[in-house]
Amino acid sequence: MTPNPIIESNSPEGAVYYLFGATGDLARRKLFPALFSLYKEGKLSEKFAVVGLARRARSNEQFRSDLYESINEFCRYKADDTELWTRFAEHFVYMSLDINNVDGFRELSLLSAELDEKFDIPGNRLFYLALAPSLFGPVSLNLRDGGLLESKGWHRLVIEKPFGYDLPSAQKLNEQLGQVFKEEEIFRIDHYLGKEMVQNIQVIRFANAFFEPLWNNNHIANVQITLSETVGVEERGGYYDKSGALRDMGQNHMLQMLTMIAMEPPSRLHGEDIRDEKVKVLRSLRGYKSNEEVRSHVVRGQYTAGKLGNKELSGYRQEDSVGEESATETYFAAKVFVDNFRWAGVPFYIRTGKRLPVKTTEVVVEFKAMPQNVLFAQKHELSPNLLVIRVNPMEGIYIKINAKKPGADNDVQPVSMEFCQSCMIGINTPEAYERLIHDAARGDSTYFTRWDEVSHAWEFVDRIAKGWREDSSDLEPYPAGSWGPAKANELLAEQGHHWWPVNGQDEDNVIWITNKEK
Ligand SMILES: NC(=O)C1=CN([C@@H]2O[C@H](COP(=O)(O)OP(=O)(O)OC[C@H]3O[C@@H](n4cnc5c(N)ncnc54)[C@H](OP(=O)(O)O)[C@@H]3O)[C@@H](O)[C@H]2O)C=CC1
Ligand SMILES: O=C1O[C@H](COP(=O)(O)O)[C@@H](O)[C@H](O)[C@H]1O
Repeated sequence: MTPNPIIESNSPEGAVYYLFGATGDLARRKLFPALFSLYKEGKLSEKFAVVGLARRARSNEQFRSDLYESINEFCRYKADDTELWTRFAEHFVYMSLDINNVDGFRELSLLSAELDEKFDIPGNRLFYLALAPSLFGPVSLNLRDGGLLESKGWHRLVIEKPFGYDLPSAQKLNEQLGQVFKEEEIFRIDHYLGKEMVQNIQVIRFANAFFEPLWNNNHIANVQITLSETVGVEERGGYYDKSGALRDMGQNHMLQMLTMIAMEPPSRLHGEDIRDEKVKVLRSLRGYKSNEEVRSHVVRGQYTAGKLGNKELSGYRQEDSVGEESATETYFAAKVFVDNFRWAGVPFYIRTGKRLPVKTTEVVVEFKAMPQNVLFAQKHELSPNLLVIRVNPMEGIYIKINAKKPGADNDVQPVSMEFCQSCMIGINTPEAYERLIHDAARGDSTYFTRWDEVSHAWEFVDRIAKGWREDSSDLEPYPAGSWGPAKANELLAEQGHHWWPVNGQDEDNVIWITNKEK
């Protein structure tokens, strides 16, 4: 084996990576490319092997050819260096395995011993479950019964979302996993936590003297978190129709982002301390007490036929594997309160949806107005200061401030000061999955969700789901390509707020109710 010349000193210890679901969509679009980027950047030692696992038959050569195609289609690096590619591909093998068949796991155990020997791996095992959630429990039991946990190194389980469907099912799953793995061995993926700009929230907050002193209800009027997507449900209608936007994006990515914005500074930047602080935020979320409260704080919608650019789009109920009468929400917006000293009275507005006009993830922090508009009171209403954190697809931050309009007589105009990370030449931001796989392999669980975070998030979401289950008459249709139900604007208008435009969009393209209109 030729060594990789640029192995980093913080590369993880050697391990066998077991990729369950190796013929699936996630492996192809995200996991193979992430492994290649890590290898190319010297973040994997040569002491590793990847076993691709799924039911269908594949030779090692076919598997490596799938790998090659996936990298060239989805990776931020291409496999154009033949020597590097050959070296990388040597580490990959495929085994056909039905996860319900424990004998297959025994065979896998024997294969693992051979791989340990071949790649000088000290018995470390990382099991990545890119599988349907119903298979998470059975896999972990068979890993134990098939002898996979008997090797002398560490054993870690990386588990994809969704972690349960509600709190009781998540508890059950957690108990199943707990029969085999300790909490510190379980790495629950929330890929938003692997995004560069989500991680940057902590740096922006805790490394800048001019944000943290203002980061509270004395100075912040509201916070808006938008995760908008242009895609519909694509081929995932079967899964999505049972899940909906609240469970698919709300319970995990949105609440996780909210915790990053709202958490107290941890005493040390240590994984457990950060997660402790995030849990405190989740515990402080004000639960909706009645169906009426759900209704007045949460808006849900479902896309109908519409147009995005020049493209005619069908409605959600016409998508593959979606019921004609489906009442599943493809959009939701909510007004959320964090009942603690720092955030008392500050609304966090969160929204997500499919078939919206742009793909973007953004956080807008709107600051309160000046106590008095001394200079310009007669002529202008001052625009509030904003801090905008752009997570995706543009990455960066900008601050909106008021400044004098050049040449004009005491005229004020809002201007922005911008740091655009994704515009900088030479920055090739790592994909979320690269960071997360690397962290799991190093045993760093900071950006994975701990059980108590997951369970508190379900508690909050289950209350909304209950309200919806008991009365579905508030499901609002919205045309594909629009910003969702107009009712979502009312959530903010009640307090004199409005959604700020995202992704640098023209204000004209955005449906909102401004203070003046109100
Ligand atoms: N795709 C995505 O963008 C995202 C996916 N996820 C999550 O990742 C997980 C995987 O999703 P995705 O890749 O899209 O799913 P796919 O349906 O594309 O892939 C499922 C994989 O599981 C394998 N599989 C199914 N049944 C068995 C079985 N009995 N034994 C062994 N292997 C089996 C399939 O292979 P075979 O048929 O050959 O057995 C296939 O490789 C899910 O939990 C999903 O929620 C999370 C975020 C995003
Ligand atoms: O987890 C999920 O996330 C994607 C959106 O992820 P992004 O990184 O592209 O913003 C979403 O499309 C999918 O429905 C959901 O399961």
